[in-house]
Amino acid sequence: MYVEAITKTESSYKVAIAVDGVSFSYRKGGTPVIDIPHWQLNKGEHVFLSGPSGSGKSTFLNLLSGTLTPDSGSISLLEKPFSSLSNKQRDRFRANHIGVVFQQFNLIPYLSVKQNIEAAMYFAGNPIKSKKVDERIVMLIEQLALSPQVLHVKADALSVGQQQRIAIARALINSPDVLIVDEPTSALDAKARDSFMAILKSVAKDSALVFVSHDPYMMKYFSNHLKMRNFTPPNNAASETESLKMLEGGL
Ligand SMILES: Nc1ncnc2c1ncn2[C@@H]1O[C@H](COP(=O)(O)OP(=O)(O)OP(=O)(O)O)[C@@H](O)[C@H]1O
Repeated sequence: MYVEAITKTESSYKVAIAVDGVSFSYRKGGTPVIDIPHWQLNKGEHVFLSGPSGSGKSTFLNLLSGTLTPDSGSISLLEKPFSSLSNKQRDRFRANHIGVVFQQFNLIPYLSVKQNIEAAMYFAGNPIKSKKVDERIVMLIEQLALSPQVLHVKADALSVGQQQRIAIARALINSPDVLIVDEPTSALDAKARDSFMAILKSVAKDSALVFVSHDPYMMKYFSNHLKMRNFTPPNNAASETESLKMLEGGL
């Protein structure tokens, strides 16, 4: 593992994410935005999630991270159903086991890079003030091809590429079992996208990774593709979400 695991207790699970019979709509009784009979992602697997605008990608990510609750069905992470956890337990579980890199990175602008990373540790209930922790943060920063000097820079003084890497560092600092990365490469040129992906795939190699993008160029990095479609009621009772298991190297 790239950094020492901190508070891990769920080491024996095989299925990182399981979605069963999940339906969700924003309006009670409205057309579901999400309707998925079954989908799962195993430990360490990486999936490319795509679909047209409005097809429900962000909604799906919010369901996976437990910030939205399905109208029906169940979502389990590390073989633990969200419904078995209280709100407080779910928040702690999310902080410890799920890392999220948001489209806009969501760094706290007036804090330094180090403080941004420490905040993620704090919310997961992990100790932050120790030499060991400092060493771990430096190691992660170096793995992301950044100089440790960047740790003392305020987040709002970073370039877009730096913000992106810091957002990844923050998402990875608690050694998450599940990493969700939402549209991270839209601001980058092709060369920068390649170098970003090489780094991401390497640092996230032990996590289940859900990578959301509109960019077909990024598909080549994934052998597993989940494609969301717009819901078309009323006759199509079949799943509107199609999981395409692509052959390794076949893209
Ligand atoms: N808070 C909300 N309240 C009501 N409807 C919403 C809300 N958020 C999203 N929607 C609707 O749900 C559908 C799916 O939206 P979602 O943002 O999940 O799609 P998306 O695939 O992520 O789109 P994009 O690629 O444009 O970001 C859309 O029709 C959207 O208008």
